[in-house]
Amino acid sequence: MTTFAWLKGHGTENDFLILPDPDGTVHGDLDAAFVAALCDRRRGLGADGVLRAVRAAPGEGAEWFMDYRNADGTIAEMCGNGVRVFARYLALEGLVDSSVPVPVATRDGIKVVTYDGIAIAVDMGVPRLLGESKVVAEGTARAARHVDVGNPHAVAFVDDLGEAGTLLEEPQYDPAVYPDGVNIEFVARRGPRHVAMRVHERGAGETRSCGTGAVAVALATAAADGNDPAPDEDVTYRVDVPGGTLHVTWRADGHAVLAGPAVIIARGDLTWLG
Ligand SMILES: N[C@@H](CCC[C@H](N)C(=O)O)C(=O)O
Repeated sequence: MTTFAWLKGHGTENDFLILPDPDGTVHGDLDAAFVAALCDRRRGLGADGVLRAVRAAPGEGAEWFMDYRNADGTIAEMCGNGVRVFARYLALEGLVDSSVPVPVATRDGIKVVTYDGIAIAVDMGVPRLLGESKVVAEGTARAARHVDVGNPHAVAFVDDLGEAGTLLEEPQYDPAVYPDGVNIEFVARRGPRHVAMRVHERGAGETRSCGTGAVAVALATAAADGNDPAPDEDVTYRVDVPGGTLHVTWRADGHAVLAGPAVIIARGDLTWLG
């Protein structure tokens, strides 16, 4: 039986359990089965993923490392909402000076977050627009744009988000294009530089929001709007997700900045009996 500190937070209802582990002595190498049990919404606490907060190694360029795990226990390179919730945790605990931009180490390198009231923006670096492949949902195959946001995405345009179906099953994709699996977004246009999306996340199923997914969707839409490979000036897309609204700015220097609310809703000590 072990007792450890935990917090729960979300960014547009993409929800995470935060496990403080500054020196790596509390959780060490997180066991995938333990993460999956914690994240399970019936036999555990429930979350789309876990953010283990551990001090970064010297010379990494940041004081804190976000050790991100999907709900099924798998490791992913990056999580856009996760890093924003992680940043909220760091500020809440007084572990960083939130009046200035803060670098956070991730498996996809350093991401710099900026605080603005309830919103937190993160410079996601330079995502890559790649080729076209196909995804199949509800028996219908659709063209999907391959976007690399540090993690893999396939973005399919639909007229109506209902066309994605229940998303209880993972849509089919080409494993030759995505040998490590893929996050799949369905996107519908809502107006100029305004879209809505649903996502089936690798390792988590359908979630209420996905930050890297919003970036992928904004870039695929911008490309479809003729702003490929990079806009002449900054362009901002509003991306509605089931859990709220995110904004993605594709800067003229190729960087994508993801912004939206990020909150911590609970904290405590947990005695895990499972
Ligand atoms: N919800 C995240 C993405 C989490 C990782 C993803 N499921 C993967 O396996 O790549 C986000 O906000 O970006």
